[in-house]
Amino acid sequence: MHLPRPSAVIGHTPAPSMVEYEQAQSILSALIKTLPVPEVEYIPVSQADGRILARDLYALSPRPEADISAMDGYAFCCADIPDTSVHTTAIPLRDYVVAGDQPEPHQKGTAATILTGARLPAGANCVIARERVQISNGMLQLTPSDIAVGKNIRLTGEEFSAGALLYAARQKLDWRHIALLVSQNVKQVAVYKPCRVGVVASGAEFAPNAPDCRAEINTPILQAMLQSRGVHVLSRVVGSDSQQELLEAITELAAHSDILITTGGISVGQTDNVLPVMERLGASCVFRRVKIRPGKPFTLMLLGQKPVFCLPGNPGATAICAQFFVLPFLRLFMGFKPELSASALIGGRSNFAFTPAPDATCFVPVTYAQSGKEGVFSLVPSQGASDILCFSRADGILRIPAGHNLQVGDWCYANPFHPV
Ligand SMILES: Nc1nc2c(c(=O)[nH]1)N[C@H]1C(S)=C(S)[C@@H](COP(=O)(O)OP(=O)(O)OC[C@H]3O[C@@H](n4cnc5c(N)ncnc54)[C@H](O)[C@@H]3O)O[C@H]1N2
Ligand code: MOO
Repeated sequence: MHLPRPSAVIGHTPAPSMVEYEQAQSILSALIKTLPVPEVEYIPVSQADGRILARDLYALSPRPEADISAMDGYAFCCADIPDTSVHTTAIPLRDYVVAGDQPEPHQKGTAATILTGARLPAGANCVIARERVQISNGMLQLTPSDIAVGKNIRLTGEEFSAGALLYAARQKLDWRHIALLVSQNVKQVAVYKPCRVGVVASGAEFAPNAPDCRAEINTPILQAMLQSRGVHVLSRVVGSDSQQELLEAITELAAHSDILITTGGISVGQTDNVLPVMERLGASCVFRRVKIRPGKPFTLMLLGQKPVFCLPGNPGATAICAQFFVLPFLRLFMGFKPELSASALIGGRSNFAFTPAPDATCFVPVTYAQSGKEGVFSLVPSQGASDILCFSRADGILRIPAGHNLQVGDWCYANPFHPV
């Protein structure tokens, strides 16, 4: 059996209160289209790594900018050599050209010493490498095999011409694109403003003076995941079970965020305050819980137009929901090409069997190793949604759709923690 290659979007259907994994993804994809386009800002090219280009970029000048020597050697004009059938022709060396010079035009019947990267004297059309020829008494000794129009010359615009499309808007910029921008003497580049995400964790166990004080793990998890992707994160930890304090924290962050994430307090306990607080704020529920394990209580709300991802408090559930829902959503919201997310999946054969719950898509941490020509996934043991050790032992997460019994040897795809 082969697990289907994950596809992010299925047809949109009205949101029931509890949705399947695929429905949740479909609803999120549709939601992105209703959100305002991110604002654009101009930043120095030196700071553009990791940012998303907001405009198509066209070449301002050709590359190379002129005919350039590809070798340290001697430049001459083939037509100056009287008869290529004779054994050797000697022509005098006259000029000396280095990169950065604006050379005099070629003078008929002479050669110029030229260095790699130097502009060719106008009229010269051949460069012979220094080690292939002899110089005697200031004369360059050329044999017929040395003479060929265009030899060792990088022609103007042979890489690209002025006006060529270098790359299109929504390209994520890295050193490759920065090289091109700099080659064009571009100093400022139009990129989308980073997305601002507000993260609120809550629970009386996070008060420093709580009788049974616990470490608050989820905002650091989310901060690390989001900040490494160029998102601006603003976070608050409400160390109480007070609805009023939670309401104030959410209200404050909502004023400075494009997207909100709450973590904890979204299940059905007496102190699970997120839903009542969001309702008091006038938010509407897009879906209430998803048929996934872990992460079932994950609820999506809208505060005005602002998406609010209400993630379950168990750290494992928060991490999975962030990886499979929040990050893909943010990637698209920030302007990334959708294909890139899909291509980051790794394929391999499972060396374990797994029977998911009949009605829930399951997420299991796995290691990935090469065996012969194929990758092999092995299960990383985990006790449940509050586990965190399993993530540091795993290379990625396998998504097993509800009803797919995974057998040893099945081909499947995982979301890697580190893109391969
Ligand atoms: N009667 C039911 N109980 C539970 C259900 C259910 O359907 N019926 N669902 C379970 C599932 S599934 C999950 S997941 C949890 C999620 O509950 P909450 O989102 O309300 O989370 P809390 O109750 O606030 O906390 C649960 C657990 O996680 C710890 N936690 C919470 N936030 C953080 C944080 N920021 N850093 C570290 N740890 C955190 C918290 O201390 C609790 O131990 O509900 C099940 N219950
Ligand atoms: O999200 Mo829960 O049990 O799946 O922790």
